Amino acid sequence: MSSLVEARDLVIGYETPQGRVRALDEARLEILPGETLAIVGESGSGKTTLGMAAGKLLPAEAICESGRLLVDGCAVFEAGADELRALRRDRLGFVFQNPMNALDPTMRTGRQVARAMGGQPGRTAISALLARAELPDPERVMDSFPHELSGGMAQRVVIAMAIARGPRLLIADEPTASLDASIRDRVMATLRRLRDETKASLVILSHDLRMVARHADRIAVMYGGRIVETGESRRVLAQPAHPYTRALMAAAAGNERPGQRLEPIPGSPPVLIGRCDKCAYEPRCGFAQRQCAEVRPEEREVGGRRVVCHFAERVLENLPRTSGAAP
Ligand SMILES: Nc1ncnc2c1ncn2[C@@H]1O[C@H](COP(=O)(O)OP(=O)(O)OP(=O)(O)O)[C@@H](O)[C@H]1O
Repeated sequence: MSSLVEARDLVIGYETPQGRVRALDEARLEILPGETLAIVGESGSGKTTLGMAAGKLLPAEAICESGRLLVDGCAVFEAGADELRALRRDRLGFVFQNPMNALDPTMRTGRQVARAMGGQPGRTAISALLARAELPDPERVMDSFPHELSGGMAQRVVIAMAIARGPRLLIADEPTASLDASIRDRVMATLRRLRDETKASLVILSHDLRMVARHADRIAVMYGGRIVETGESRRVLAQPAHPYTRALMAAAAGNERPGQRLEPIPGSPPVLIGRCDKCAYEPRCGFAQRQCAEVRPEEREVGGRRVVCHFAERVLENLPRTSGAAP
């Protein structure tokens, strides 16, 4: 099946007074039509940069240094303004962490939804769209201002706006992080149902490994601006092949047994100023050997998934480091 999205060795940096921070370090990823893919990683791993790059919705200080990003046939960083506008309007839908930031507080929601739909939709069409996002009493919601809605209802309005034009790709950046825990699963279930209905691909950017495990077909684990492990969720989570995926799982709330404490990942993620010439995870890795500090690992196929680790076979077999360990 040909991919809907293809990132090929994508390098994106941000100009800062300290130098150019490398947010994506030759990131490679494919997203298939109709799949739900979760991109997970700690804060700073590059998830948002990759997600927003799909619509070239990056801040002015962002620079695409090299590589290519193809979204539904559009080369995002080479496209002209009209092509980009059409891509964002007709083929992409975004759902952000905080729905209140996505909605205009001064405008009734019905008018905002109408704008997202385009043309001049009548009340019946607006109400029907809100009902598809499982909003109870859509007529009342249409006439409300955003501050009159609960967080969960506001997020459903944002979801309705995101699917208004039948996008090919829905990108949801921590879509449930700002919501009450009791409704997170229901909002995720709505997103998935709409993905099924619209046949769009759904990309969930998240720190929450447990949440994505329940909802994603495939998982892509990011570290230091690279996708370090990608494969079927069930396979990756049952037996990770990258030490970072293992550490993320150990740190995921809910994986602990009664009486057992969660293990935070020791150390902190890198802030890269140039290309990383070694394994970016090496300083924090319990499997690291000398090679990891000297040679940049390339992506390869191990145990039915793609992984960026010199010692993925050992990780799969759970063999810790040997005498050749990095000092
Ligand atoms: N506008 C910016 N200016 C400078 N550096 C930035 C900017 N945005 C992101 N970065 C840096 O780029 C790297 C990747 O950030 P990004 O936000 O893509 O990661 P993330 O995984 O989405 O993190 P989070 O979960 O916190 O959003 C980080 O080192 C971050 O500090």
